Amino acid sequence: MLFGVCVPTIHNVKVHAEVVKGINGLDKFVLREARGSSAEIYLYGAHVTSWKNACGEELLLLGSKAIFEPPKPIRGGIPICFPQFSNHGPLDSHGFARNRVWSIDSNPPPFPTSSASKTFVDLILKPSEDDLKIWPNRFEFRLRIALGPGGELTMTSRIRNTNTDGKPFTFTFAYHTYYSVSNISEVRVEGLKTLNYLDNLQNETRITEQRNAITFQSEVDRIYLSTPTNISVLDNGKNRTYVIHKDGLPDTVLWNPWAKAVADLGVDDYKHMVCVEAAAVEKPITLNPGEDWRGSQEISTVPSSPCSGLPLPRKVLGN
Ligand SMILES: O=P(O)(O)OC[C@H]1O[C@H](O)[C@H](O)[C@@H](O)[C@@H]1O
Repeated sequence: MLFGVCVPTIHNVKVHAEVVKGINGLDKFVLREARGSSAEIYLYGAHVTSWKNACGEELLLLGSKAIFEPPKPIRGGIPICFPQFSNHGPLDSHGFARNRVWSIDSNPPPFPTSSASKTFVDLILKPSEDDLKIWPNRFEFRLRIALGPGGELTMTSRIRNTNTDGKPFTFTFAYHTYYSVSNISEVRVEGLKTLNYLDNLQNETRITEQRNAITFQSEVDRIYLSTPTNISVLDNGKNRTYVIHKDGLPDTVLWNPWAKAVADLGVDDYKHMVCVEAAAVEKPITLNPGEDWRGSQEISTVPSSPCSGLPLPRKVLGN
């Protein structure tokens, strides 16, 4: 019986990447992979607001009250935290990359490794004169967002110090990914046992994790340090596992605000989200002029359970 079995269908072998108008007329990119997975990326913030599997199921949580009104950051999806994670510095929370309009990078330097994905977008952020007043460093931040044949979403950041005054700069960083989950009480995060973490709810007290898997019964806000390259987020309610593979990003932030009021989250949103953030926080990155840094995350799902079973109608895909 095929009911409930997700059988991705190749609707169209063409690669899809198009710019369309999103909410409030903001430009967004839509990436579509031939088997049906898709992603949406706003140029505002280089913000991934949607990532769907081949069955059209949304894998990210967007705040139910999210607003798309610059200069406010978009709540949910995948905000980019740069050049400052959270309040680890003098800037507003998470720095300014998430509330700047990025540009399409029409001539990115070649990637050292060959990517299987042909469905991607290259974006770039450079500081404005106003940005230089609050963070006096010139940089080029290149971001490639790619959708692979298995629906995996890869984000690769390449940041270069382009200061002409000979000065190094230092930054912290995170891919602040809001995963959509059936219910937070059904979620286990694996891969963090025996690691130290800084507990933001206890003034960044350093604690050693004892549990095999992290579960959630109340607010959690922690920075796990020197974490492995692979972290798993198991959602027993959906029989879905998110697999996070990261590179150049030693730390992993776990956040669920529980019932605490958070801007642009609905009162029940916390039940359906968990933030697991590939990050560089404890040891800030320092770049000398001309130096590059690279940090990436690839996120995918293990289809441990069938999804809808029916190929998506073309009108939903827009093909
Ligand atoms: O409200 P935001 O600035 O988007 O930050 C949302 C959250 O981001 C991270 O996960 C931090 O660890 C949290 O302390 C913070 O509350």
